[in-house]
Amino acid sequence: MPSEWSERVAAVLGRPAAQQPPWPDAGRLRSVSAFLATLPPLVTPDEIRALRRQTARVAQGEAFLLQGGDCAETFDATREHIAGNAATLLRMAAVVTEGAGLPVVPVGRLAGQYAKPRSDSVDGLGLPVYRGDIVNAAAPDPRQRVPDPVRMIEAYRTARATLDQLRGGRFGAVHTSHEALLLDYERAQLMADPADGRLYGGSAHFLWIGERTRQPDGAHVALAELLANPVGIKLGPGTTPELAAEYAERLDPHGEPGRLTLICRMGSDRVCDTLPALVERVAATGRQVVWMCDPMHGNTRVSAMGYKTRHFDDVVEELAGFFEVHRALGTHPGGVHLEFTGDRVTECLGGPRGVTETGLSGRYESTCDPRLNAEQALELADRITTLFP
Ligand SMILES: O=C[C@H](O)[C@H](O)COP(=O)(O)O
Ligand SMILES: C=C(OP(=O)(O)O)C(=O)O
Ligand SMILES: [Mn+2]
Repeated sequence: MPSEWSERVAAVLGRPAAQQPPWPDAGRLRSVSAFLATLPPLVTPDEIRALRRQTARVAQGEAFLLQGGDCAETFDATREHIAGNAATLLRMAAVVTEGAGLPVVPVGRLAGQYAKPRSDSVDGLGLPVYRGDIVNAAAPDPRQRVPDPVRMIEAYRTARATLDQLRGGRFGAVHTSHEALLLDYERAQLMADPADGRLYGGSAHFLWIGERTRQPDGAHVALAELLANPVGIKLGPGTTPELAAEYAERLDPHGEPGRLTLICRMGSDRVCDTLPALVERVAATGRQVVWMCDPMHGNTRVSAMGYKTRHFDDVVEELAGFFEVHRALGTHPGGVHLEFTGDRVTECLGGPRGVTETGLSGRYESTCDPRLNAEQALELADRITTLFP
């Protein structure tokens, strides 16, 4: 990377960064990071620019962005699991295209969604919390919960294998995305493109900043400012209109339609109260952002048996509120961000077969948040089509 970029990257990564693992061995981290930086980026600037052209169309109201997949991808994901998730995404996209009469841009939470931000640093057993396979193991064993930077190399290889599978199959157009959480991993894959002189995140086509790492003076927002990828930022119910406008101005400084996606995850009971002021304030900046609804993360609760879950009806209700707000304001409901899998899991309540509280234990496999199963996801795609004006 040209030294001008290296200096700017070093400066932003010197800022405070939330949710980074307490790596126990600095020497091991240095050698892993040096090795990772020798590996070729996973995606190319041409692919990223192709997606940017599509997100521009979404921001202009001509297309719909459908983003989703596992909450946490794992290193032991099978070929069938990856194919099932990609196929579910594309089937949902087909349903929405057909029903809403709008082209759909599918983007997978795939080939990199290995790092998780957590509410607490210890889990219910008193162990260091699981932070995603890229950091430590989910198994409840104190030794396996120690963060190990070598896992970043395994993450890279797993992402590479996942991409090879997607590119080799009939999923050629599935663009990839993940939360740009683990800065040591993201930094190693940055690439400057001599063709346009811009800096790209090479770990995925689309990167987003999570609700827990969007501190305005923090490293995550500052890194995203440097990138030419389409970027997203999650906005929870505590977001003020002024802060949303600040994100729009900083992350889309040149007013490029579709450069920024605002991924709102308010909760079904708050979306109608909180979203309108954000949409109006961001519109007043003159920016053409993609407004996206994540109806999952504001609707998480714990079942009587202790399972983290979400009810299908709450997901539908938040989506309905999101569409209603945009209808009332005359703005484009640009997309939906979901956690789902093609597997027949029982992690979310309700849906076509009415998963019950007692049914959750049947096949609860997520290592982090509850996902819609394929049936629930396709039913949701159908419901989405009814929400378009
Ligand atoms: O997807 C992410 C989860 O919502 C996030 O990791 C927080 O989960 P936790 O409250 O179980 O830590
Ligand atoms: C952690 C996530 O979301 P949020 O940052 O919105 O909580 C996620 O998308 O898995
Ligand atoms: Mn999640």
